[in-house]
Amino acid sequence: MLFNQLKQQLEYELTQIIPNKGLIKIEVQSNKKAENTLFLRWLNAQSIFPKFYWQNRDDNLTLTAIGTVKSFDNIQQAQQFNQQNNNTLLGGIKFCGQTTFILPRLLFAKNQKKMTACLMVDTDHLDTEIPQIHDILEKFDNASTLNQTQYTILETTQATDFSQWSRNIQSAIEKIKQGCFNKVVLANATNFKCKETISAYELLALSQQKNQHCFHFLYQEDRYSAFIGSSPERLYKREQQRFYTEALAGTVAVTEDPTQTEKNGQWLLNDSKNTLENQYVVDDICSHLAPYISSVIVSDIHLKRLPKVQHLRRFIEMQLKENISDIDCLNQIHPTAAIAGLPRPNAIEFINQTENFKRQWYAGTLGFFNQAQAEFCVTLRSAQINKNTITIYAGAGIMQDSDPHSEWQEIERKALAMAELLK
Ligand SMILES: C=C(O[C@H]1C=CC=C(C(=O)O)[C@@H]1O)C(=O)O
Ligand SMILES: [Mg+2]
Repeated sequence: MLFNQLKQQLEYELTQIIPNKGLIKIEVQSNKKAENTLFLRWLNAQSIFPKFYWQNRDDNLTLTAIGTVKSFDNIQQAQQFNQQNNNTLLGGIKFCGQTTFILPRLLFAKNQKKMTACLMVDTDHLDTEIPQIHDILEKFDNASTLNQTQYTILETTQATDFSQWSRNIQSAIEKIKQGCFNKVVLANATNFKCKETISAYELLALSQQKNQHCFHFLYQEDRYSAFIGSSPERLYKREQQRFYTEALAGTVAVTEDPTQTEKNGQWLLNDSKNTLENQYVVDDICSHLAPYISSVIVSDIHLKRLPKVQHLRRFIEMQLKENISDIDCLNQIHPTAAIAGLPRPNAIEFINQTENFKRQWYAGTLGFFNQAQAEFCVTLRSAQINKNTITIYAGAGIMQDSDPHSEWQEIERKALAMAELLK
């Protein structure tokens, strides 16, 4: 079995360690094929925190990690460390800007060709390191089965009900008319209390099957809570100085009836409110990155179809100037007008004054970076799990001509990506 083979290789490498060489990376490889669910099953069986899972939308990279050797609560420090060591750092930024990056103790990186296991060891402190590494190796070939629990929902509560939502939309429209901003993204949080303890791993494995061509992510800091989601939106991907981002905004339903879905899509492509809602995201991204790039290409507008909704999307490809790093990219691009609004500061101020819940990791970003590459998704279609409760988040871009009913339907449909997994 895959994990057994890697374990043996790691155990051998550990016998070769020379003490007092600082932080070292032990890297072993396998070209055995592994399904993504195997990593979720593996992660579920581990007992070291934090646990991190991240799979990109093109499904050519899956990162699975446990433990931390170093953690950074600002991007500057993370970037500085990276310049000296060139390791892959995992993590991201909450909507509000709070940053967490980690150098994991153990990282599996699977791409189309191979799978790599990276174990970090501080050889200056082997007396404390070795017992911790043994704890990991002990459970290294464990992987649990993931069931499909039928959850019994005992109670459903929403942070914002429809009448409050309507008032919020009205006041957003007022502000737009007064010229405070052009667009603001407002969200809701729906909490389900279940009879059973909710398994983040089960739900995410199911979501991988149902919500295809999405980023799938899980971040678990302790035993009882986890943040999971399946997002269609890339914040950006960087390959050296080539930078790929996108404007994903503007939404209509995908229904059971393919003809209706097709009609909805055509309507969306031509609807002035939705195309402008999307254009504002392009404007926001391009203006924030303008000082950092030497060229930009914006693609035609097209549809990104998901099981419950379809969106308008424009790809944006840029060339970053020579010395521009992920600090600059993250600081400039997050939070885009697809999750905050335009202009950004005014929209954020309105969100903070208006929403009656904390977004936390919702509408943040999660991903990885190293010297050569980076990729981050926007943490939409996501949920925070705590024992037997799950809070599902969804938002919508509010424009001058927004209608509270259709924006409500839009967020309810977006929430289905996660909510349907409970059934
Ligand atoms: C804010 C969300 O979606 C964004 C991404 C795509 C379409 C959106 C929209 O049409 O409003 C939002 O900007 C969410 O899913 O919570
Ligand atoms: Mg919308």
